[in-house]
Amino acid sequence: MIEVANLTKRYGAKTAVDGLTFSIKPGTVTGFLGPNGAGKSTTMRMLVGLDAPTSGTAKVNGKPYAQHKAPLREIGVLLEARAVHPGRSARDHLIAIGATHGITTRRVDQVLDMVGLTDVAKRRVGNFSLGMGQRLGIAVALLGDPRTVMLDEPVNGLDPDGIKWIRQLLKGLAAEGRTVFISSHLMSEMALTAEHLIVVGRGRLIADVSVADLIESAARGVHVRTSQVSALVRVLNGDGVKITSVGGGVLDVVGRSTEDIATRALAAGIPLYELTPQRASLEEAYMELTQESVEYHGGTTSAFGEAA
Ligand SMILES: Nc1ncnc2c1ncn2[C@@H]1O[C@H](COP(=O)(O)OP(=O)(O)OP(=O)(O)O)[C@@H](O)[C@H]1O
Repeated sequence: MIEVANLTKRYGAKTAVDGLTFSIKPGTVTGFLGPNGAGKSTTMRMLVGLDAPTSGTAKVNGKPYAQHKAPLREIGVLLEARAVHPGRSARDHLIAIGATHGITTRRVDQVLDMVGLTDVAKRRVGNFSLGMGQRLGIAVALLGDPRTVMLDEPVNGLDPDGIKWIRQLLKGLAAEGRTVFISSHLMSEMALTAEHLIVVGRGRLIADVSVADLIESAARGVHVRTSQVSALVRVLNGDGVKITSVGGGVLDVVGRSTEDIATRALAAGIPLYELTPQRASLEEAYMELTQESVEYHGGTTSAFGEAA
C-alpha cells in the first residue's frame, strides 16, 4: 500500500510536486504517468526517503519509509540507474546489498533466477548491457521479498522479450497481493500491464482512474456501414449529432449510441452491415488528458510558416 497525502516538494521557486493525494492498493499494477517534469520521480524519491517533502506525507505500508525497521522487506525500488561496483559480479553485488539486511545467498540465487540472470551471475557488472543492468536493478528491488514494488521506467533498455517478461513478472507480483507501482512513458506497454493509473501534470493530480474507464471516457464515434447512406443520415440526424462519411458506405456517427443507431435503422428498414464503436487508444486518451500540462512543448511549424 502506498499513501500520499497533500504531498508537496519545492526546489527554490520551482514546485515539483504540488499537493498530491492518492493511494495505491495492493493486488493490481498501477501505472504512474505524466509528461516530462510532471513530478513522478520526485514523488517516488520522497516515498523512499531520498527527498524530504516540503509538506504533506508519503507512506509505504502505513508508515513513512524511514520508520520501517526492515525497509527492504517493505518496498523494493528501481529508480534511475544506481551506483554499482563495475568490477563485481551480479551475484556479489546482490550478496553485498543483502548482507546488511540478513538476506541469504539462497534468496540471491532465487532472485537471479527470477530476473533471468543466472547464466551471467558471475560476470562483471561493468560489462552488462543496458537490459541486463535493468534486470539487475529489478533483482535488487525484489531481494527483500517486499510487499510493495515501485519501479521508475522498468521497461527502459529491455528488448521485446524482456518487455514481455517484465509484464508477466509485474502482473504475477500483483496477483500475489503485492502493491505494484510503475512509471513509464510507453503508453502501449501501460495499456497491457497496468489496470489502474495515476496521471500527474505539473506536480498535480490529473486523474486517478482505471485504464478501462480512461479509454472509455475518450471514446470516439460509431462506424456504421450501410447500402442506404442518405436514408440513414436522415434518421440519425438530430441535435448534437455529427455524421461524417468516411467512404465505402461507412459513416462516423458521434452523439448516438450503438443501440440508438440500430433501433432507428431497424424502424426505418435500413440494413446495417457494420456497427462498430471506435475506441481511443490509451495513448490518445492520455494525450487528451494531459495536453494542458505538458511542460516542454516541441515547436511545430505549419506549412504556412506559422507556429502551429
Ligand atoms: N533536485 C532538483 N532541483 C531542482 N529542480 C528539480 C530537482 N529535481 C527535480 N526538479 C524539477 O522538478 C520537476 C519535476 O521533476 P521530476 O524529475 O520529478 O519529473 P518526472 O515526472 O519524473 O519527469 P520525467 O518524465 O522527465 O522523468 C521538473 O521541473 C524538474 O526540473
